[in-house]
This record gives sequence, C-alpha cells and structure tokens, in this order.
Amino acid sequence: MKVTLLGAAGGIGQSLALLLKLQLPEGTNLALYDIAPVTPGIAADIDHIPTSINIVGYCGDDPSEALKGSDLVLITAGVRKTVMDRAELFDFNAGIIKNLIEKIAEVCPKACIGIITNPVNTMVPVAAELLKKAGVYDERKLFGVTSLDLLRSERFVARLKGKDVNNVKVPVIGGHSGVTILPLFSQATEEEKLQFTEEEVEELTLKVQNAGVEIVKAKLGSGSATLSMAQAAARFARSVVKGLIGEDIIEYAYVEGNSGYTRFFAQPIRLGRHGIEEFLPIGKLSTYEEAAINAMLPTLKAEIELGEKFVNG
Ligand SMILES: NC(=O)C1=CN([C@@H]2O[C@H](COP(=O)(O)OP(=O)(O)OC[C@H]3O[C@@H](n4cnc5c(N)ncnc54)[C@H](O)[C@@H]3O)[C@@H](O)[C@H]2O)C=CC1
Ligand SMILES: O=C([O-])CC(=O)C(=O)O
Repeated sequence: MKVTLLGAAGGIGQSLALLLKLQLPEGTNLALYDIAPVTPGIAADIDHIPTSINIVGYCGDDPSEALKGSDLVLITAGVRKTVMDRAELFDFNAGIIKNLIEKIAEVCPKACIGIITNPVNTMVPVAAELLKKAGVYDERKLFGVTSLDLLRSERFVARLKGKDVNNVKVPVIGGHSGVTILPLFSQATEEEKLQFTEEEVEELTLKVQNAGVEIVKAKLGSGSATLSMAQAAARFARSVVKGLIGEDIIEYAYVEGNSGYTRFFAQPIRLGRHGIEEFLPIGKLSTYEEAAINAMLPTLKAEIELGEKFVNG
C-alpha cells in the first residue's frame, strides 16, 4: 500500500505527514512531495519515529517519483493566503491542482484521490473534468475531503451535550464552504439518537459553517486550520486505506454520487477495495435541513460550474 501526500511541506502537510506515520497500517509506504526543497528533510525527520511506515521525501517540479505506484494521493498543495475566503483561493490554486491531477492521470491513474485544497467544492469538479479528458475518471475514486466538518460537529455536540466524543456521530452533507456545509443534527447519535432544540440546531449549524473562518481570524492572518485538518485528513486516509485492504467502512465525502441535488455533493459512502463501493442514502431530513439544502443549492451549483468551465471553457 502506498500513500502520497502532495503539499507535504505546508501547514497541513507537515502535521498530516506526522499523523500518517503514526496512524497508517504497518508496512504502508508514504511518499511526501512538495515544491519546497526542505521536503526530503521533513521526510527524514519523521522517518526517525519508530513505526514500520516507510517514508521518502521528494521535491522539485515533478511529482512523478512520489506518485509512482500510489494507491491513495492526498492533495494539500496550494496557497492559503490571509483573509481571503475559500472561494477566493480558486485563482491561486486551480492551476496547481490542474498540474498535479494531470500528473496523477499519467503516473497512477488508478489511485484514489483525496482533495483537501480549497475551494473543495470547485477543485473536485476541476479534477473530475481533467481526469475525464485523460480518459481515466472513476467517480468511485475521487473525493473532496470534508472530514473536518464531521470532526467539528462531533466535538461541538459532545461538548454541548456532555457526551463521549468518541461515540458521537453527526453526518455532514452538501459541500465545504459556508452555507453548503450542512450538519444533520436530526440524525446525530451517541449510542442513541440525540435531541436538540430548534435554537441549538440553528446555533450549532452556524458554528460548524463558520468554524474555518473563525480559525483564520483567530490565527491573525497567518493561515487557516492546519492541525485539526491534519487529524481530519488522517482519519479520512485511514478509512480509504482500510477500505482498500478489504474492510467495510462508512465515511462522508464530497463526491459525484447519487444525492439528486447537484452533480457533486457530500454524502455517506461505503468504502472498500475499489474506493467507493456504494453511494449511500442521505436518510430522512428535518424541515430545517430540507430548507437549508434548498438554500445552499444555487451557491453549490455555481461553485461546481466554475470548476467545469475552468477545464472545458
Ligand atoms: N478541506 C478542508 O477542510 C480544508 C482545506 N484547507 C486547504 O488546504 C490547503 C493547504 O493549506 P495549508 O497547508 O495551510 O497551506 P500552506 O500554504 O501552509 O501549504 C501549502 C503547501 O503547498 C505547497 N505547494 C504549492 N504549490 C505546489 C505544487 N505545485 N506542488 C506541490 N506542492 C505545492 C507549498 O509549497 C506549501 O508547502 C489550502 O488550500 C487550504 O485552504 C485548509 C483547511 C481545511
Ligand atoms: O478556509 C480554509 O482554508 C480552511 C478551511 O477550509 C476550514 O478550516 O474548514
């Protein structure tokens, strides 16, 4: 099993590399790539941690060596400049994603791809259209990583309700920007179904939707969520890898599935040996959640179209 991390010298990348070294199944090969020349040094540093994950670092303009034989490619490459919201990152990051996806299509076309780089809602359509053009698109293997929205929802609910966060489950659907992030508190459980007042649902929904922006503000412009994102991406990577080695795993991600709302939508999926084995139903929604979906659709559609147009004109 080989996992490749593109953008490994960045804020998320370094922490994620560390967590992958500690959390991936024994014997996994981990390749770190970044244009930054320090990347082999980062790999050497992490390599001294005594686990049986083999780690190699690559830098320079060409990620081919890092991608060779990869089963899962995680992408955090890009820029995260101050004060811009996620949508504003598109102009900076779309070209970077384009180059990397074209290389993946050439070197490891069968790999699963997890996109963390923002704006996720638009980068995933960009990647899908590029992979299609290259004749290697498989919707069971392309994911926008929305796991941080799940982690945040679980943490906030556990704290509010005094529950064990390890057992709290909150589905989050839609996308990964503002109103497109929709936690389904009507389906939240901690062994059994959790109950919320209307005010709690409204407050918690806003808290999850704004959590990323709050971190950007609290870090006074030096970056966005990196440490919690690293843990979220590590959880996502563990799930995909476990699936690839034969375990049956349920996750949530932004995919080209069967939601019926927009071409790409974050929804529950069953992971297995081929990436996504099954697109699962979203389940029963509350009136509040149905209204929230209707309200998000114009934004999400526009964000998807922007990505499609970037590739197809
Ligand atoms: N999906 C999610 O929930 C979240 C996504 N993000 C996004 O993740 C991305 C990365 O964030 P940070 O790590 O904080 O940014 P960062 O700026 O610290 O790191 C980005 C890294 O990408 C590298 N890079 C740039 N061009 C590259 C290329 N062509 N090939 C390989 N590496 C390249 C840079 O050298 C840098 O090391 C941003 O777009 C951010 O908005 C951040 C938090 C949550
Ligand atoms: O806006 C960002 O770059 C960070 C982000 O997506 C989040 O924290 O959810």
